[in-house]
Amino acid sequence: MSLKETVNNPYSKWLDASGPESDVVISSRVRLARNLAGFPFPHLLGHENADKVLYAVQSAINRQEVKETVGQLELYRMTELSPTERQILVEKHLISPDLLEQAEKRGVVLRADEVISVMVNEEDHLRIQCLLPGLQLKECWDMANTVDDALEQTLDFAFAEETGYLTACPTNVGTGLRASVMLHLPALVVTQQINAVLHSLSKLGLTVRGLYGEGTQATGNLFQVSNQVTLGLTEEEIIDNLVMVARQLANQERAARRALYREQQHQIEDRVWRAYGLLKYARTMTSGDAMTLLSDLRLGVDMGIIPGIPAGLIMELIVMTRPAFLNKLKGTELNPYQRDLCRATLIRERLNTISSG
Ligand SMILES: Nc1ncnc2c1ncn2[C@@H]1O[C@H](COP(=O)(O)OP(=O)(O)OP(=O)(O)O)[C@@H](O)[C@H]1O
Repeated sequence: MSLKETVNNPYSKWLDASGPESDVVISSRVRLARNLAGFPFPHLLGHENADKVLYAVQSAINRQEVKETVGQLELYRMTELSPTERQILVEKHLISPDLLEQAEKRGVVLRADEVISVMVNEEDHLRIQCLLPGLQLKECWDMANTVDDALEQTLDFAFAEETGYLTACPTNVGTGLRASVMLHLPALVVTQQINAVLHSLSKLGLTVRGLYGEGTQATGNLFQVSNQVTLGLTEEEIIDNLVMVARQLANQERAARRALYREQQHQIEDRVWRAYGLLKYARTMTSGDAMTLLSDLRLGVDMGIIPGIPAGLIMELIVMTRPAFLNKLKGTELNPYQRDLCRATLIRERLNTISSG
């Protein structure tokens, strides 16, 4: 997939609703923060040095050895992309919203399947990211580690014997690793257990964020859980801890779904079928309503209440109904009302191509 395909296609490997525990665990991500020795951290980096970092990354990914171990990687400077294309990369979770600022100093490396991406000159010089569907943190770690090793053959990463990898923010020092899982927890929300569950995670050194990471709210009952501590634990320990917690959260969510079905079968059936009806027939739809209804529909599909709808399609609809995707689809900057019309039409058309119920 070229960049053109990436920004035109709402499909991303991590959204295909496959992988272990995918009825609750939407996706797994591992990112490694790395910096080049001899350069100031990005927030102190002038234009000339920012360019040097981009060139260094470009020549590292051009090496034959990197192509052989990691695959073909392409570097795009943010200035090569239109504002809509940049926003689409955020909507596909390939870059963070922060990378949109100071575009002239920044870039992104992508592998065609979108499983691997590297943000250049965001908070750190490199943020190597691997994103897979379902609970596949170990696989993400292995892949991110391979990319890290391949790049380290030519890039001199800042490293201190006592602390480990040096990072712009002290909270990332050591391994520079953040592992995260995106969880769909509608039954824990409906049964009002969610606050207690999330509160207990902070005691385990984990942090909970919204759909687009740091500083964003949870919508559509999607919660991103990641490690807070990067120092004093090995990478494997961080991954193992989070895998264990993710499995436990998935079991709690499933228990809440079973209890809901046992105790409020008609209410829950009514809720998910109503969501399906609105998604299939409504003429306008805000993004907030779309997230809520698509979350309910996904719950109905995962609980086996609504047959015949691929879970991957629901995830694709979540991405393709975001503002930048709609603008891209229509080839113009839509106002909020036009977007609501366009969103409803798109969802209706996609759901009416499949039959259910
Ligand atoms: N498990 C996941 N599945 C899909 N997308 C994810 C997942 N975890 C993180 N992301 C996405 O990655 C981007 C960055 O997230 P976040 O800000 O939490 O991480 P970070 O940049 O590594 O953290 P920090 O800057 O605090 O060290 C966001 O767009 C977020 O939605």
